[in-house]
Amino acid sequence: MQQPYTSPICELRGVQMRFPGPRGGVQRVLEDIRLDVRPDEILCLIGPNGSGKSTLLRLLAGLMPPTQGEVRHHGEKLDGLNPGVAMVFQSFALYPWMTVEENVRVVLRARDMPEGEVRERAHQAIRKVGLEGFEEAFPRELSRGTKQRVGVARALAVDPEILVMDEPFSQVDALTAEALRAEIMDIWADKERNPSAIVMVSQSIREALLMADRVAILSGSPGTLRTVVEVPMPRPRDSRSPEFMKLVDHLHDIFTSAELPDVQVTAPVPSAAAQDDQVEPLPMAQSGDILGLLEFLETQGGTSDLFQVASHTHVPFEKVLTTVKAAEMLDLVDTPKRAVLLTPLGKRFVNANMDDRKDLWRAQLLELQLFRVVQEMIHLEDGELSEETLLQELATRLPMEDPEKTFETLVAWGRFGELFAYREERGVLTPE
Ligand SMILES: Nc1ncnc2c1ncn2[C@@H]1O[C@H](COP(=O)(O)OP(=O)(O)OP(=O)(O)O)[C@@H](O)[C@H]1O
Repeated sequence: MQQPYTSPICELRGVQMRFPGPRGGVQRVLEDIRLDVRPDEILCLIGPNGSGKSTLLRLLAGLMPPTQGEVRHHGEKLDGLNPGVAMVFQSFALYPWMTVEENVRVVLRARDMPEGEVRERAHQAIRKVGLEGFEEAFPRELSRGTKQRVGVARALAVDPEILVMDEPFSQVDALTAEALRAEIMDIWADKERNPSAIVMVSQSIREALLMADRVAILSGSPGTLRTVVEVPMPRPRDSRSPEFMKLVDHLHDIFTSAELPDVQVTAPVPSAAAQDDQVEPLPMAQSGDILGLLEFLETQGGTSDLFQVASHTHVPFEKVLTTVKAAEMLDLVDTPKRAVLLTPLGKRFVNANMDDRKDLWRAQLLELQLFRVVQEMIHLEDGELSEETLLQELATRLPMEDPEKTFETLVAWGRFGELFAYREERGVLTPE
């Protein structure tokens, strides 16, 4: 339920984050983020891979300062760790050589608490997350769900105003995730006690809508805050209710219109010479996943929508998005609104035998400037283009991308289309 607005616990103002990029460049990760964390709210961040969600959490926790802009805690600019925040990590981040209880106590001792208080608080936190009886166990003896309970207990033990969680349920099975989600919401719902707010990254729109009062949607790379959607439904929420489904649709529309804008697919290009030199980044999708997507669409009469693809194929939404982007780049699918449909070429492709598929694939690769550049480079290097030279070219032409990842995708797509071969033992690309 939306709360009457009071002054925020934390504010991010004009926050920008840049990291040293691969090969000497600069990687712009977050741009001009303005976001508040309000008392008594659950705020979920969603966005594509690499849009800077985890970075935003780390900035909020004060684990590093932003390159520009400010993070404020009760109006004061942060200088170092945020005293109001405790974090739960996706990978649990437990000390393997310590028992459950020691894992919780260690963070309290780091705050210079008297030993009696350390014991008391650790005990309370362990009880809160249902870990009584596990105090003496070591992380290796615990299931993933139980490990994450320790992660939560450790964060709660310091009595944070804001509990920050980075995809906390992504490593645990669905049923355990459901239970943990409910327990954390119960703990948060006790208005007499901290945490007052929860800020979490989620990969799932459903999860965000089950939990959040507000969902902040980040887009692209560098990550910018696309919009913040209020979720006015009372709790507990029923994910099958029409109201819930409508909001799921709404969020998907926002998310996909940012990631898959409805732009006209460019017409085939007459010749390489007539093109400008711009190369497009490659979505990091495997050719096998693209084939899988096309085959799935064919079974659905040539059309489906993004969530159906994700839920029928049990592939995470973000991965589906990347695969669809790649297939769209190759003109094999089109994405009007949230739908994904096979183009006439996509239909021909999926119904062709393997040799014809490879021919069509190769022809589509050659519509992309990046592959024409690589082919030209192989030619200029007398049929042997070294990996090193190509990586340098990729770093120059695509300074925002990881050249090694682009190289891997490029080689995999090129191999599948038999456009060129990669001789791993010598680290060179040669004509097929
Ligand atoms: N300490 C760092 N040094 C250099 N680059 C970094 C650092 N931390 C993050 N990055 C880069 O910043 C970009 C955004 O990373 P981040 O983990 O914040 O994104 P994300 O949206 O959480 O992604 P995912 O959903 O894949 O976890 C990535 O390209 C990552 O490689």
